[in-house]
Amino acid sequence: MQTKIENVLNIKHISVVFDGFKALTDVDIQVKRNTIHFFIGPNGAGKTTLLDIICAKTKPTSGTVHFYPQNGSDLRLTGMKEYKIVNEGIGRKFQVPSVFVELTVIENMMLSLKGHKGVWNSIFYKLSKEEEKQIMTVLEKVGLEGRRDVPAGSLAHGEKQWLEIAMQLVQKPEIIMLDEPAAGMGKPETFRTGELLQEIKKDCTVIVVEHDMEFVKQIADTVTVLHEGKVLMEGDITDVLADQTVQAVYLGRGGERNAEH
Ligand SMILES: Nc1ncnc2c1ncn2[C@@H]1O[C@H](COP(=O)(O)OP(=O)(O)OP(=O)(O)O)[C@@H](O)[C@H]1O
Repeated sequence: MQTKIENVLNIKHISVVFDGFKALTDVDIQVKRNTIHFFIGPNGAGKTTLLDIICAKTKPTSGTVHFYPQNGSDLRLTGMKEYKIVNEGIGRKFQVPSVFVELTVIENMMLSLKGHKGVWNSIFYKLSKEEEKQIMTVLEKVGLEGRRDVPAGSLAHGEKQWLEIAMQLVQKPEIIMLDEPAAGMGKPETFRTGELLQEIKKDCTVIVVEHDMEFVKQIADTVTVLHEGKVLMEGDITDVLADQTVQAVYLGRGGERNAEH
């Protein structure tokens, strides 16, 4: 029971084989509630495949993933439909931006809040005071409250990423998964994103796939290093940076962008 309270996600013996190619082999990872947990590793290590397994975009060849929401239940995600997993409180932001550029910031937020109703219903739908407050609270959190009526297409790259994070948050997830949120950002924006995720983890668990080691160093609680589909090591960032094998297969090969050796 203790395990369930501490852990929000239990990834057990996950293997994925694509046409004979082993993308993941016997992966065991436990993610603790209200932490920022990174999956790092060289290209092709299996990081994105692991996110795909959690949200059921990909079915594992073997193994299970269990989610322990705050209400105390034990949900087996493996075999569940993707939309059901989203409804249960697991959101994901993909690397490719998915905001509607012609719509304003607040319209994008409305769409996310009302998602299943479709674009036009959402746009013409009149927000209740409560819903508007909910959206504005999240926009304030990501620093976009002053940009609510500008088209999302006119936002700077970093602001677009923050809007996408906000679009996840407005659905009140218990876990959000982010695929390279700092990609293409300069140092100040990356740092600001780190501060934002630290704020977010107070209410939600954050899982991040990232190559930018400065960003990982800034905010990681736990780091899992994947290599050729297997967990190479797991620990805090200091242990990971000091590990000889991690140095040899990843950090020392320049697989990341900003690591200091
Ligand atoms: N649908 C698929 N069919 C066949 N092979 C796949 C499929 N999806 C991923 N792979 C392969 O599985 C391996 C792991 O890919 P994955 O995208 O998970 O790696 P990654 O660690 O996220 O890499 P990157 O840092 O480049 O994004 C790669 O060799 C990839 O080519």
